[in-house]
Amino acid sequence: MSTTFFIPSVNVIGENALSDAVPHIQGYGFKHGLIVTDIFMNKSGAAQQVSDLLGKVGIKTSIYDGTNPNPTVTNVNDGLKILKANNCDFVISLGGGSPHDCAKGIALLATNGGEIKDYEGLDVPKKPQLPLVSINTTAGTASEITRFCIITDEVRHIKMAIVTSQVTPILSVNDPALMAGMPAGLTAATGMDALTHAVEAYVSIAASPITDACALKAATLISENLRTAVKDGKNMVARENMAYAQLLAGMAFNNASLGYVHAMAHQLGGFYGLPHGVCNAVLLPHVEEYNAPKCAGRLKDIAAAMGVNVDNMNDEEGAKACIAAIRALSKDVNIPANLTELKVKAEDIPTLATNALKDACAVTNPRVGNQAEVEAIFKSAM
Ligand SMILES: NC(=O)c1ccc[n+]([C@@H]2O[C@H](COP(=O)([O-])OP(=O)(O)OC[C@H]3O[C@@H](n4cnc5c(N)ncnc54)[C@H](O)[C@@H]3O)[C@@H](O)[C@H]2O)c1
Ligand SMILES: CCCCCCO
Ligand SMILES: [Fe+2]
Ligand SMILES: [Zn+2]
Repeated sequence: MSTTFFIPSVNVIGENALSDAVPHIQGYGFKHGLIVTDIFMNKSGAAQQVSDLLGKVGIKTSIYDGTNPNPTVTNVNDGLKILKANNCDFVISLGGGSPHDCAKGIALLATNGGEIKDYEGLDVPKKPQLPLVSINTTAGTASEITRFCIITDEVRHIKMAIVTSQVTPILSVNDPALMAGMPAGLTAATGMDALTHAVEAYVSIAASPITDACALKAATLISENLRTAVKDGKNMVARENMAYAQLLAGMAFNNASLGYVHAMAHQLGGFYGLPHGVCNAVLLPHVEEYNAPKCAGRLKDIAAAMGVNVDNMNDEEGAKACIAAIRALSKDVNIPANLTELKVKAEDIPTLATNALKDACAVTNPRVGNQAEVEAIFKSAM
């Protein structure tokens, strides 16, 4: 059976990436872009910086800065109104995963019409979205390169996964200068999200030699650079390596998908509005302990990529060493220790587990669980 490898055709990464991306954007010939961002990125002046750079090459811009963390159906509808009122011919997302996903929803409705919930699931939209340029500022969800769009239905309190190559941006920008201002907690949470992407993609039943290469390199770069990026946000070598790491992890999961960590984390995000990366980080060791009987050798490879000497270990020992390395990194970057600290309520676990088993990410988990087993994993993380 063949595999397909999805990524944007142009991806500008590293020092000066933002200014180096402008000629690419100019080359598309767009006239008026909608910048989709959030209030912090607008108030920090980043949105104006992008607007000025594009203005200098004759591209007009309008701004929608109402994106919530865990973007909602309302965010998408509000942004679409501004896009239509200004007759925009392309979209620019500026921020972390939330503005990227909100922008994908807006760009998708601009060409396909209807409501965003019409597109929940796999490969539903018939037409490509309005062209999207994604400028990334966290490291990271890698939403700036993926074919996934996660929108919270604030009425049903669930996160909808819209999975289609029609939402893949045409160009992604990862400039570490835009990430240097991330506070330590955000650096840690987004960095652990990226590690989760690498681990889940590597143990996924849909892994390929291409996604494996991306996942292992991502795990190495994260274990070598995340502690430094958290401790010293102005260390631009660490910031640049984390930008590459999260992108590599994104390339891996964009094509091998994910597993129970994300399926379960999405429920915590939809139910409690908890930050995505923190939910993943707390759940990751518990899910991999559950998965280990099915993928011990794969977890041993991750341990080696994270710098553990596994030469004299068998697969089970290697898997244990991998989980220990993940726990140590999580602790070193001050991720909360458990779900109780995140105020998750034990009485909600049955509903969370039922919905997690329905999440698109659950399909590629290496071990197939049932309601009781997923409830037990949630309980072990409390
Ligand atoms: N589509 C995908 O492939 C995909 C993958 C993983 C996660 N996600 C989604 O991404 C969202 C989480 O995104 P995120 O973790 O990047 O955070 P985010 O986009 O929700 O941002 C969190 C906070 O950090 C701030 N921020 C962003 N960049 C900053 C910077 N450089 N300096 C200072 N503050 C900054 C934002 O303003 C916001 O207040 C979730 O909704 C999750 O579901 C999507
Ligand atoms: C089905 C894959 C969804 C990926 C979103 C990661 O938060
Ligand atoms: Fe996710
Ligand atoms: Zn994620």
